[in-house]
Amino acid sequence: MTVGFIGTGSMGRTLIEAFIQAGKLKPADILAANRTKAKAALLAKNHPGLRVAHSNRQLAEESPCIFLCIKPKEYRAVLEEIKDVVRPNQIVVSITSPVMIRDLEEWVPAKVAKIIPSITQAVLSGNSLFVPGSRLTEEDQEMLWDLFSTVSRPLVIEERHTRIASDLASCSPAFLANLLEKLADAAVEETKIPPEAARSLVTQMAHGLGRLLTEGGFTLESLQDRVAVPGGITREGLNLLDQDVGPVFNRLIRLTHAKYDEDVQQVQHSLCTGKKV
Ligand SMILES: NC(=O)C1=CN([C@@H]2O[C@H](COP(=O)(O)OP(=O)(O)OC[C@H]3O[C@@H](n4cnc5c(N)ncnc54)[C@H](O)[C@@H]3O)[C@@H](O)[C@H]2O)C=CC1
Ligand SMILES: O=C(O)[C@@H]1CCC=N1
Repeated sequence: MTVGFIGTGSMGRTLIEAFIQAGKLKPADILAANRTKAKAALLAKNHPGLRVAHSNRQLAEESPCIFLCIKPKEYRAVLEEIKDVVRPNQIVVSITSPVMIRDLEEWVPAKVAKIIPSITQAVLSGNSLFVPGSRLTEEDQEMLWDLFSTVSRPLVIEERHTRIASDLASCSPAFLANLLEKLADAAVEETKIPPEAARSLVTQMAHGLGRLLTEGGFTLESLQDRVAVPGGITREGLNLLDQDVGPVFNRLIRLTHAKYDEDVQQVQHSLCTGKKV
C-alpha cells in the first residue's frame, strides 16, 4: 500500500525514516510531497525507491493513506488543494494537535485520525498518541496501530487530552533536554569542569536513566529513593528540586495549554472562513 506524506520537515522525515528503519515500509511504498521540493528530493536520494509527488493533489490521488505532517497554519492551503480528489475509502491522518478531527471530517470525506508522534520515534521508542475519528473502521485502526507499533508504543487518548498527552510524550524530549543543558551549564559555571565533559556526563546518564525506567524495573519514585541514601548528598538536591521546580512545570503546562487554545481558535477560523460548501 502506498503511504503518502505531505510535509517532509522535521516530523514528516522522522516518521518516514522510522518506518523504513523498522522495516515496516519500503522506500517504494512511500510517496512524499513538500512545499520546498528539495527537502523531499533529498529524502528520495537517501532512500532509493521513495517517490516524490509533483503536487499534494497527485499524492492525495495516489495514496490510500495520507499523513498530513504540516503546521497548523498550513492546513487550509493543503486541504483546499486535496479536498476534491480525496475519496471516502482513503485514510487521512493529521499529526497536528490543534487541528480538530471534526473539522477535518468536514473538509474531506475520508476516514480521519489524529496521531501525535514524538521525536523519540527516530530511535523507534516513546509513545504515539491515537485519536481515532468517527469514520475509521476496526480494520483501519488495526492497520494504523500495526504501523505505529513498529516505531513506538501507540496509546489511544481522548481528543480533549491531546494537549497534555503531547506535552508529556512529544514536547518533553525538548523540555528535558533543556533541563539537562542547564544542569551541565551550571556545572561548568560553578566548577569549571570542561563543557564537553559535563554534557557527555548528563547525556550518558540520561541514556541509562531511560533504560532504568523502561527496562530496569524502577519507577520514578523508587529510583529517587534508591539513589538518595538517608542523610546523604542527593537528598539535599531533591529537597531543593521539590521546592523550586514543581511550580515551574505548573506554569509550563498552563503556557502550553494557552498557546494550544490560541492555535485551536486560529485553525478553526482559517478552516471555517470563506469555506465553499
Ligand atoms: N517536531 C516534533 O517533535 C513534533 C511535531 N509535531 C507536529 O508536526 C507538525 C509538523 O511539525 P514539524 O515537522 O516539526 O514542522 P516543519 O516546519 O519542520 O515541517 C513542516 C513541513 O511542511 C512543509 N509544508 C508547508 N506547507 C506545505 C504545503 N502547502 N504543501 C506541502 N508541504 C508543506 C514545509 O515545507 C515543511 O517541510 C506540526 O503540526 C507539529 O505540531 C507533532 C509531534 C512532534
Ligand atoms: O512544538 C510543537 O508545536 C509540536 C507539538 C509537539 C511537539 N512539537
